[in-house]
Amino acid sequence: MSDLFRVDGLTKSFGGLAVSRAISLAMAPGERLALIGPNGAGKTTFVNLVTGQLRPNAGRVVLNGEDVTSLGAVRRVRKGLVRTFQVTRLFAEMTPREHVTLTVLQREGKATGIIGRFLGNHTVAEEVDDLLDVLGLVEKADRPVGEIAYGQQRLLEIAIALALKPQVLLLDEPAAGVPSSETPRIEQALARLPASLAVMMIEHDMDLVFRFARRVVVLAAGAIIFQGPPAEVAADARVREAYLGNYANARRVA
Ligand SMILES: Nc1ncnc2c1ncn2[C@@H]1O[C@H](COP(=O)(O)OP(=O)(O)OP(=O)(O)O)[C@@H](O)[C@H]1O
Repeated sequence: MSDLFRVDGLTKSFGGLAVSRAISLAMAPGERLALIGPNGAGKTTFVNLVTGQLRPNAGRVVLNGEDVTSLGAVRRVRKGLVRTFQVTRLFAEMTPREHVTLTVLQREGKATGIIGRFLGNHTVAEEVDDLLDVLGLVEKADRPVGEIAYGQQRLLEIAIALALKPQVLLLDEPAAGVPSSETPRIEQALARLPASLAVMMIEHDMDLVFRFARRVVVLAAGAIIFQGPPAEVAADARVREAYLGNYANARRVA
């Protein structure tokens, strides 16, 4: 299987603190990968390095065989490397349909000043409907975002990310801050993501991680300490010590 996306020796320090220690990782089209690790392990820093919010001290980011390390975040998005953030960045007064429509128009390079014309544009409207449907947001499509549940706001962020037509999608804690009553909705939506999309999810909810991912990568103190299928990761002594101890014990007792 050829790599869609790869990082080689990605390294970053903040002053004397080494936060990313020569991380190397590859993803194939359609992969479902979870990046886990304790608080401060360097997961968000890794995503920032991959997507161009941060520059590495050393190492490369390669997408479709092209070295994109010197490109800024916006150009990486145009090439298909897209992320969501831990905290939502939505406009409370705007509806989900407006958010997604604006994103599609932006992607297509249409001027927002003539948005009214394009809101009636059949192709754009159909694409927006499809995206809202994949994320289970059809019923709330025309409500102001400030009035919909937080879990649905998180799903809208994923819809916006998908509207950018990613090849690789990085989800930074999609269930963070979401009440447990709403996490099944997130799980259902994640199960409906396009099959060819490579998805990397950072998440602390281990039930969600183990159901979603086919491969789990464990980061501790800026380095990968283990990677493998969920069942093997949960059984690994180093991982239990670094991160999963409480989860594994809780499962044994349950
Ligand atoms: N801009 C920065 N300047 C200095 N230190 C930073 C900066 N960003 C992150 N750090 C430090 O780098 C380390 C890794 O942080 P990071 O946010 O990447 O971890 P994380 O694994 O995503 O943690 P969490 O699960 O809590 O979100 C932490 O010690 C953090 O304090």
